[in-house]
Amino acid sequence: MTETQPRPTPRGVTPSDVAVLNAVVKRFTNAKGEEFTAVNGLDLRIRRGEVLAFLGPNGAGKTTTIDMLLGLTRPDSGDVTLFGQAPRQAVRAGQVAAVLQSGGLLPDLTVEATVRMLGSLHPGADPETVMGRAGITRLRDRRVSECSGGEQQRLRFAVALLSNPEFLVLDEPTAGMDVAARRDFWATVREDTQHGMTVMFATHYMEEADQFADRVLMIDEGRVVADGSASSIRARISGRTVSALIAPQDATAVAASPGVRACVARGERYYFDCTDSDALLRLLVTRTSATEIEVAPRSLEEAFMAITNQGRSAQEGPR
Ligand SMILES: Nc1ncnc2c1ncn2[C@@H]1O[C@H](COP(=O)(O)OP(=O)(O)OP(=O)(O)O)[C@@H](O)[C@H]1O
Repeated sequence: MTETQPRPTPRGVTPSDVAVLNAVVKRFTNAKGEEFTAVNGLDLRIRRGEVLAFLGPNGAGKTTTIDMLLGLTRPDSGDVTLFGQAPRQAVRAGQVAAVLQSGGLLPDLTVEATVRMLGSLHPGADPETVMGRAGITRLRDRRVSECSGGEQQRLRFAVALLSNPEFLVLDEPTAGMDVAARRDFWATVREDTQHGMTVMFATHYMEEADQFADRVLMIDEGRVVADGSASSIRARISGRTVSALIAPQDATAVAASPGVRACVARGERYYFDCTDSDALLRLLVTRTSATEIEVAPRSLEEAFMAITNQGRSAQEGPR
């Protein structure tokens, strides 16, 4: 080992690792008393400075994984370390903070009182600055119960910034925010990541993952199904999508032609997933009355649908 290489701790965690999950399993019992596995042998290593998007269909195990990462629940087997120690220790030390989907706020306090009260728990916290960074200064006198869902998310974000954490974990942070609030939110996070903060965020908004993450982790049924940059995951599904305004009977004929793998209708527009977009374009132009034809590379959302179980239903077309 050279001097420049980080020295591994006895558990194989290096100083560049923010979080390490080894073969983590979490089981729950459903209402009928049957046991099922929500997180199924998950391995994950998050390195300093990464912005990791955490994607998966409903019930895939994202929140359960985040809860284990934050020490809110313990795995049935496997282990989790944050900054080389137990998650709760890292949370107590203020090294990690989270914006979770619900809870954590007292409805009768004002926004400012919430930030000041929780700020008093962290030496060096600067309530004014975090309110500014989270865009809630103008809401300072509003009671939490009177804030909208998106405003409450911004307040949770402000609270998470109070400890000046090295690692920020966000569970669907922009749920309920309007377009402008989401844009402002990500601008703030981007600024923080430029100063070296590590961020992991779970989201159902694929464009957020595409735009803001340098790594995308997809899980399904508690297992990792894809891990890499958004572009590398998009590249896993070849071909292009050709779409057009076209009569339903023409769409059915086109969907049955060679090289068309799937066809989905959204309103009047039909989307054809195909291996040869040139051949399909010729067919649409010469044999149908299709208009407003568009050719697009595959999106992260399409990759997500194809890679996760949701692909099965999404690929059903008019055939
Ligand atoms: N405390 C619990 N008791 C029983 N089942 C649970 C519990 N918490 C989660 N589950 C179940 O575990 C599975 C994974 O849930 P989890 O909340 O981690 O999924 P998720 O990926 O965050 O989903 P979503 O995108 O809908 O928020 C789901 O089937 C959920 O119903």
